[in-house]
Amino acid sequence: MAHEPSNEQSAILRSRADVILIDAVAGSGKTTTLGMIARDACQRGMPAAAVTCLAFSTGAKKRFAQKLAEERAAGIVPLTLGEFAQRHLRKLQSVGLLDMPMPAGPGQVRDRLVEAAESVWQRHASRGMATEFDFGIEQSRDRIDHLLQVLRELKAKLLTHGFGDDDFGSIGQFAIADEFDLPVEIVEICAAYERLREPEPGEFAWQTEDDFVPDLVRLLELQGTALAHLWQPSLYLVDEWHDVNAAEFRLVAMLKRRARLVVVGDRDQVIDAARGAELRFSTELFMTTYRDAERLPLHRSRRFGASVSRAVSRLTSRPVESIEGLHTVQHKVDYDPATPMNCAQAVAEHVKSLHAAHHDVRLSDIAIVTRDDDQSIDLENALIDAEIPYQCEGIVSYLLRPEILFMRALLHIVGGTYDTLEKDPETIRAMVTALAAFVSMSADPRSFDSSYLQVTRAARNDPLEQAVETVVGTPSSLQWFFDGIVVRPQDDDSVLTRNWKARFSACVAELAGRRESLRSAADVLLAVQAMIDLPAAVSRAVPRRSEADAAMRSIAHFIEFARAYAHKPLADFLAELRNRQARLSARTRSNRYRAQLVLTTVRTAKGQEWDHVILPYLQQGEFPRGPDLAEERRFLYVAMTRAKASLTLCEPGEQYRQLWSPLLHGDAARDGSGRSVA
Ligand SMILES: Nc1ncnc2c1ncn2[C@@H]1O[C@H](COP(=O)(O)OP(=O)(O)OP(=O)(O)O)[C@@H](O)[C@H]1O
Repeated sequence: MAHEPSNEQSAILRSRADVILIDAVAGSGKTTTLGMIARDACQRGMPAAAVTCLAFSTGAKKRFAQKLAEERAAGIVPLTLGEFAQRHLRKLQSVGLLDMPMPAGPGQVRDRLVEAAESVWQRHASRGMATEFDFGIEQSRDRIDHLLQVLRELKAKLLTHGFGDDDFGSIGQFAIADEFDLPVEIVEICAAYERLREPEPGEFAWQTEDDFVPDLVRLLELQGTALAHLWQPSLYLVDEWHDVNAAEFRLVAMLKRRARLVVVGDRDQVIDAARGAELRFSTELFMTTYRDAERLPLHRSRRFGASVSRAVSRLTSRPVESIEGLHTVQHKVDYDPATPMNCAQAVAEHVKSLHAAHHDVRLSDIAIVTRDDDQSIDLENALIDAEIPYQCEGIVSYLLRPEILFMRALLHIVGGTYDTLEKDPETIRAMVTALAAFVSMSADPRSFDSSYLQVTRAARNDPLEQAVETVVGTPSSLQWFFDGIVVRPQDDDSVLTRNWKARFSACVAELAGRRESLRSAADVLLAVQAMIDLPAAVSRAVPRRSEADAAMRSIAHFIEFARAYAHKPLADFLAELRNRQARLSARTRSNRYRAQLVLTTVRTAKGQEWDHVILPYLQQGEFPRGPDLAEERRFLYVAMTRAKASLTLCEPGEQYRQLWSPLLHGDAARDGSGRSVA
């Protein structure tokens, strides 16, 4: 059903500006407005084929298609930027300006990355360059996948293939490594990969869907005349502009030519750094690229009421309003940050009270939104204790995170107890993989001590599969896997890998020897922490500093959780973990069609809404997490604006004022009393 445009929407529909940036707030009818513009253009005689509607993800594309249908803009099919670029690449192929590259699947890309890592390692070795970096990425699928993610981000953020150019000097690499918070060797591997992929300028040996946009930009930059072959619409409508990255920004600017361009975004929702989104593309860079652009607002939300509007206006220092008749209740939950689990337990109680107070509230109407996924451990435990069914969205349950599985594996080996792994192939697979990733396992099956193997023919060529099958068959062979494979020195180990293996081996041997005196899981974990430099060990498996920090925080929470069982033997703690995991997966299976509360992070919550939203851990060091307060403010804005009927903010009680979040209690967030009114 088409909507009657509001005053703000009417002003946008009346504008005849060549370029319009619609500066919107969350839930203000952004996509609907683009639908209205498309419909009006068609009613004025523009053919549907001359209107190009673009989005940055398949989810956003679907929502755009729905809104176009609702507004009766018939015959217009939105595309993602990637699909749009791919069509143009095909056109360039049809006119002979491009030899279409081979499409490459994840397996081929992984092989090529390993090849690139090998070439960088050889360069380092031949020049006698000292490096602490472990180049043996083929030993860990997790590390390869992590590299792929970094490669994707570099391509999205660097305007061109600059980092793949032959003349890409070491200074450039160091600058990029610094900017992206990465070891320089990773940048070198990505550059080597790109050189393999683009052996001659503009000729690509293979291509994945992440390459469509940057490759098209590259081709248009190399061959200016190619543009003349590409279809030129009369109107571009681009949704969720706050998600645009450097390569996409450049492509839209190149392809615009004489067409009108209308983009709509919410600059306070720029939080998608992983895909390369940056604030400047919605602000100064947009205005300098399109000097005559008109900026029009959509600042009345149709999702939340005035109380949230006021709070987010203070947070973002820009006017946010709500349409008449919307009400969002705000709750405050105080907790004691000095008492373990206190915040999580307060959240669980609040969920129960919401559920009990209104019988029309279903658990699936409630979401707990955390700043990051490592904050879920206590919350999951409190929800399990309170018997509240929940599902994790965009979060891996803490029991199955690699860093936690690594610690759990050490507990089994040191304690010499494996009963709780019986008949649990899923956990064993993840645990064996985590051990291999954290220590570095040889990829050569010949280095295995075959007397222990219990493997099928299918697994014989894959060392990890051999290990998984063997440990699934006999869980106590986890110790064999650790001693005989994971920490066993190999000829091709780097000095660094060899040292780490020796450290892990000595630590586990010593603690196993003290088994009788180390009674609880907390005793063992604290002893591991004292003997192994865990932050350094974690950064080997997870090179990006921010992710390594998150993994370390997970480990710290896990140790804290184990302390609650310090009076019980280690085996009881392992049984408790298994029990929790079983309850979680039984719930997930049986509740697939029943209401479950959603436990998620701000990143995943973006674009979604719930009746009741709970934000835990609003305190210094937790939210904000990083030093960039402007970015943290945007994270909080996205989190708060997901709520419809109620928004609950959980923060330390009055006696812990020094821990209050500066996002809620900074100068911009204060009323006359000095106490936030958020
Ligand atoms: N003029 C209007 N009259 C009545 N309802 C409207 C109008 N414009 C938009 N809406 C409704 O407001 C709601 C939000 O609209 P829409 O989904 O377009 O917002 P959005 O800003 O794209 O949301 P998000 O913040 O999730 O990206 C929808 O239910 C839509 O149908």
